[in-house]
Amino acid sequence: MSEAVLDIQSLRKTVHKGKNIVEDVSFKMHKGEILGLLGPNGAGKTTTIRMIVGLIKRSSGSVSINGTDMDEDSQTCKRQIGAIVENPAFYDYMSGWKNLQQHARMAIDPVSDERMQDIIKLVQLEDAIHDKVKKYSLGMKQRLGVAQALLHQPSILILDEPTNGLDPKGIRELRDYLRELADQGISTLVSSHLLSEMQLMCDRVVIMEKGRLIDETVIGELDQSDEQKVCIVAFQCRVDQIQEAKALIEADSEIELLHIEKEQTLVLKLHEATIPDVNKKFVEAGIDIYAIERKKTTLEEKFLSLTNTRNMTDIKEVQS
Ligand SMILES: Nc1ncnc2c1ncn2[C@@H]1O[C@H](COP(=O)(O)OP(=O)(O)OP(=O)(O)O)[C@@H](O)[C@H]1O
Repeated sequence: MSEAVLDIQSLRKTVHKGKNIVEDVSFKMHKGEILGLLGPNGAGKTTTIRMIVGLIKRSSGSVSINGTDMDEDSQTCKRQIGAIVENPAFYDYMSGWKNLQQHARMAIDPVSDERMQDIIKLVQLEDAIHDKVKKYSLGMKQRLGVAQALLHQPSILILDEPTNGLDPKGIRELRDYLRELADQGISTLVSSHLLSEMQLMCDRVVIMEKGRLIDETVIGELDQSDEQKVCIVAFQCRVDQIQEAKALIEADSEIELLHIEKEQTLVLKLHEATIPDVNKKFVEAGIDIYAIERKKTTLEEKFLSLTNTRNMTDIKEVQS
């Protein structure tokens, strides 16, 4: 694995009365990687990002960018970051091009027109770049914001909840240009509470809950099976037998009932090797099993299995 472009160690934010809203958060991001920071509302994603970009002070912990510690040389570090944390501000009465020019004038290093054209092309704003920003859709404004964040050629892009308010087309376009940036070696840290989006957009996801990191998942490895690995399996039985089936599973400490789907399917977390035994158990108890399906391990299921059923409400809330 290449050297980390972003290295976060033991980040903590303490607010009034000593409450930690972010605690012991450590993770790394590598060159050309799209890293997702995933968690339900209030998990501490924005606070973490605000500390990384220096919008708020860290209570403790360190942030290094390309091997440089933020506390030792914050100027150098910040020049390598392009970020959209709050909604970017634009002059609505000016064109996208003029807004970018205005922003470029404030950059430490000069930004050539050629560089601006390249970025505009990348975020697919060529056709509208000379229109007034007040005519832009939310997705177009967001793309202009990303273009603005990329003007000074950062190696890291940080986007807080970039899919908020975007329609499916906008989300797909965002995915496309983040991938193109990744191909050019730019790493992106993107936060979201949308599990399915993170699965499609990111190479790896770190999951936060209640201010802490609870897991790290490489997306490409989600579907890999492993005898020793816990997996999620759906057992479909008759609707009138679901309560008996549920009681049987609840009496077994080795199996965890995650939830019941469509009133007749038990979604269970168990070791793959025990699937035949569980099936036998049902048969011996006179419960007819109509289908057994090894479920694709989606990020949502992984999240569920990590945080147990107490998070069901959170997940339903964040998905609605
Ligand atoms: N200055 C503050 N003082 C006290 N509590 C705070 C402060 N800032 C944030 N919080 C609380 O810390 C928790 C984490 O907030 P944060 O905005 O970082 O979460 P988040 O994961 O980004 O959630 P969301 O998706 O809702 O923005 C929340 O419960 C929030 O209310």
